[in-house]
Amino acid sequence: MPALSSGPAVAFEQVGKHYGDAAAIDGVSLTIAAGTFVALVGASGSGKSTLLKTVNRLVVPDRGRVLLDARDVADGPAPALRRRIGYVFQDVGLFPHLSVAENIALPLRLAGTPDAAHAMAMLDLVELPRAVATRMPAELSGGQRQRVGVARALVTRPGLLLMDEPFGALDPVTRESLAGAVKRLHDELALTTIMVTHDMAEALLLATRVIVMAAGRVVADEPPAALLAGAGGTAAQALVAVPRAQATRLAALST
Ligand SMILES: Nc1ncnc2c1ncn2[C@@H]1O[C@H](COP(=O)(O)OP(=O)(O)OP(=O)(O)O)[C@@H](O)[C@H]1O
Repeated sequence: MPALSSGPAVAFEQVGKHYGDAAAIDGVSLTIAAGTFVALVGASGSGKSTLLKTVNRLVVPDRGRVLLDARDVADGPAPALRRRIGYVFQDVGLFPHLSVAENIALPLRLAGTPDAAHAMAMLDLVELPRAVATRMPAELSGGQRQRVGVARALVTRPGLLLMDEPFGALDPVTRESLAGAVKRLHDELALTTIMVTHDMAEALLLATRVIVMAAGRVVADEPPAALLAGAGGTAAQALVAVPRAQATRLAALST
């Protein structure tokens, strides 16, 4: 399928967010070029999800701003912004009383531009058989539900895809297959993609740029090859050490 969209550049300018006295995000500045696949990694509570949600305005920063192609996300109505942004999260949030086809078509209906044929074509894009269109979400496996979530996120042809632990609840084989599908979609649709993950191996394998957060700040920002070569400092290397140690142990088992 030809590229439907071309993702925007994303810029965070001194973005901060406090909850009470605690800084969830503490002055983050980043520029992400159009078409980049970024992984956001870091310990639990380091601010990854909060930072991601400032992009689609699920979180409003108390200082700084977020720009898509130099336009402040705070300008204009949130629904219009969100139509330009696909959002996939761990518990994908399909409506249980709507069929697969109705779930995928919903964002188009809400936008006042229903297009059932396009919604059906999204099933092909995420490699689901069209026969699942009439099923209810409860009649799908977790991996299939997550694919429907990706289809729904992309049905309005957004240029930007935000993913928050999208494969977190899946078994490793399904996880690997869905991650491959998302990477392919990122390339084919020329998306800009920002993915929050706990899994450094996944970040290294999928992303072209890995951003490491700690205590609300960016502490490393490197391509995977540089991280594997030892760049990024202590926090980043502690995360890289985990898959590396696993690979070493597995290699030792086969000798
Ligand atoms: N709505 C909220 N109200 C109060 N505190 C919050 C809220 N959302 C996040 N926080 C706090 O902000 C900090 C950052 O949270 P965030 O969810 O962004 O971290 P994370 O890195 O995504 O964590 P995890 O990997 O566990 O999902 C944490 O200390 C969290 O408790």
